[in-house]
Amino acid sequence: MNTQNTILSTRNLCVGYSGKEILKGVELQFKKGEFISLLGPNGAGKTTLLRTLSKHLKTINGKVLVNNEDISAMKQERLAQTMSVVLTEKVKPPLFTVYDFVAMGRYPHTHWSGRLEKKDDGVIMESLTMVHARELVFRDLSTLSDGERQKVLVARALAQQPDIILLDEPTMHLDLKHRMEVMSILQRLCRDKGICVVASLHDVDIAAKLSDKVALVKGGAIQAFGPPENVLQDDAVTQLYDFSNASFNRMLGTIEMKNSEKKGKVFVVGGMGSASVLYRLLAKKEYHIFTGMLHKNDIDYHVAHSLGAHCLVQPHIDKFSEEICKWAKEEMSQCDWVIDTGFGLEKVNGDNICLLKDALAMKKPVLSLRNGQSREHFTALEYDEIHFLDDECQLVDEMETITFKAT
Ligand SMILES: Nc1ncnc2c1ncn2[C@@H]1O[C@H](COP(=O)(O)OP(=O)(O)OP(=O)(O)O)[C@@H](O)[C@H]1O
Repeated sequence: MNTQNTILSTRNLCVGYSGKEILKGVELQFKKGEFISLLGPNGAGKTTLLRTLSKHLKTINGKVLVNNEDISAMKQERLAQTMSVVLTEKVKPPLFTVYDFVAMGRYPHTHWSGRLEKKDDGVIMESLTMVHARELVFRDLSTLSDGERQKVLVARALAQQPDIILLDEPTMHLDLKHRMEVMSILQRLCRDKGICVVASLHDVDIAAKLSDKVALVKGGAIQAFGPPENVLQDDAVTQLYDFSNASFNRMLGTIEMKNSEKKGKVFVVGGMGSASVLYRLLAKKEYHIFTGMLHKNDIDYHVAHSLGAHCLVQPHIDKFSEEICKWAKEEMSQCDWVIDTGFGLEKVNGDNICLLKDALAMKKPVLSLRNGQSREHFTALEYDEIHFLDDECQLVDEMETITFKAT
């Protein structure tokens, strides 16, 4: 095991309350400058682990080591010189200015009398600057918004000048803008200051994009630990959260929602990313989606597959095989609607144009998002048979209107 640069680690750690185990056999190693996310469902033990790593909670068994030193033998003040902690509780200290609150982070470094010196003032202001909150310095803490308060909490942690920051759900209560801002501030601290940041998070997609490593916490143990590129496989995430109506797609880095398929069967002829928005809309509106013919490296395939659509897919970028063309025609014949996404007319897609022509020959209702010159691929007769629409929303509205009129 390579322990170089390891700043925080655990050995056969068992954590819990009053002797009751919540997680056991925890073996983790965090290095300087790493961003680590703890992921897992509610109640899995992420907070309990963070509280144990920060010595707020006694271990049931095993060890927590900071710079190879067992923290059980360390005084809290000495530990605070290396590690700071930001917990979830909404702090409402009475009549504190932001400055006074951030200044509390200096306590492990100040004179025994608690008196602040000029250099402490410098660190406090630098900490506020690092989290883009310098202008809040004279504000009363109780008047801040959730996003502003979260940044000030991180500033207090920074004022401790730690090598490690532990955070429990740092993005809780934050809107998307502040969530991204706080996360990028934390990432900067790792990159620029070499701080090791360990945070419990609920946003898998953000964790996948920002973290150097993720730990999956579930079922009383760490299920996996390593770079998100290795650990966050489609099935691992789907199982971690016991998704029944959603699935994680590693390639897209997103979670796709699967819906019930109460409405009619739709065959989408797409490709090269032209169908992805439409698939999501059709799934949201509870249509039963069939799609093809796609190549396996097409983003449309990944979105459709994650949504649980039935995909006719070919592994190689090649002309589609006769067999797949035959299956596509058969499946299309079972569908109530056929949609042309307006996919590119490159040679490789020639078979998909043929498929649309087959749909017209079968007298299927064909709706198309194709515009401009590419419509010329249809004969005047075919052209008259197609409902051309400007965008995905209009197209699905049109389907709902036709269905309504028919019933
Ligand atoms: N003070 C406590 N005493 C006893 N049990 C506790 C205490 N705090 C939490 N627990 C229990 O420990 C388990 C793990 O809780 P923990 O808060 O660590 O989970 P978590 O992964 O952080 O969850 P969440 O994502 O919901 O915040 C839960 O079953 C919880 O009920």
